[in-house]
Amino acid sequence: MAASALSVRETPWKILSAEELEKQYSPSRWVIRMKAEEVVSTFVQTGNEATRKARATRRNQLNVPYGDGEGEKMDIYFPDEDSKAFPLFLFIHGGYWQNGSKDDSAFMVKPLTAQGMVVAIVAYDIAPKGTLDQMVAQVTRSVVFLQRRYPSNKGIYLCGHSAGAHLAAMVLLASWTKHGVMPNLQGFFLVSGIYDLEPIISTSQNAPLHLTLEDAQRNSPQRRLEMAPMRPVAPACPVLVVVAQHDSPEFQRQSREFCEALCRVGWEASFQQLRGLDHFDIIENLTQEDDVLTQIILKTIFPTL
Ligand SMILES: N[C@@H](CC(=O)c1ccccc1NC=O)C(=O)O
Repeated sequence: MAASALSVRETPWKILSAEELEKQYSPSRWVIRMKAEEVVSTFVQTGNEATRKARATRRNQLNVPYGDGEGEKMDIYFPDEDSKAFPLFLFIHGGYWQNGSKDDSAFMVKPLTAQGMVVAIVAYDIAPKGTLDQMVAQVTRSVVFLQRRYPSNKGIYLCGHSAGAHLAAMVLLASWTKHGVMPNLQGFFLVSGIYDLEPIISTSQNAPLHLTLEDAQRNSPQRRLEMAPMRPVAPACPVLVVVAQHDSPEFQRQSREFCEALCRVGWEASFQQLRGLDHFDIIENLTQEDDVLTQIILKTIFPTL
């Protein structure tokens, strides 16, 4: 096969016009239930309201430092029962590494704490304050922190949305020996994520990020898996790679290909496209116990439910 044909097959985004690439990497432009301009503000409002309710109704510890940096804080929400052996759910918010906050991201606290889970929502230094390398290091340290703080946990489940799914995928590939602790990671929920950062270098999303080709490649879990296939430490925990029907074709491709790459190196990964949902309500609906993704999460963590 000619080299050019091969590279197009492996990097189909390279044949897109600048305008089309920009659209493919603008999630709000693929939403059909409301105007693109309203989508993000509705999303933030829903998250803000869920967070306000969670703080008012669940026992919690807010702004718990997991590192020395000003931005290295997490909120922890507890179930009613007093126990030391609970499953932990850590959520990493999205916002293209430049927007979003833990204070608008406690969507899933109510339905998950109702089943006895402890839910932590982590903050990290978004751009322009933080670089991508720093964000990866921060969320990785937040997992180490949780393991040390709750050594008898019944599993740490990591969930990330969009840019947060990218950060969760980087945690999945982390090498733990230098951290001196092996976190009890039992599952990953990667929701509408980006795993190859190269296509966004030339989009407007890169303005505050200043990603060079090297930065993008070093921080691309897809590329890392292809270049240096990293086998999971046995036994491998499940990885759910989930995308919304109304995510863009490029987002769908990225999820599918990341899931395939994970499977190739031995992870227990599965791909699901959730019908009728978009990049935003796939997370907004986690406030509801009967939501399809809430149920997928609960049945993964509590198989007997
Ligand atoms: N300006 C972006 C916003 C966006 O992508 C976004 C917003 C909130 C939470 C996650 C997002 N996407 C990836 O992190 C858009 O076009 O939708």
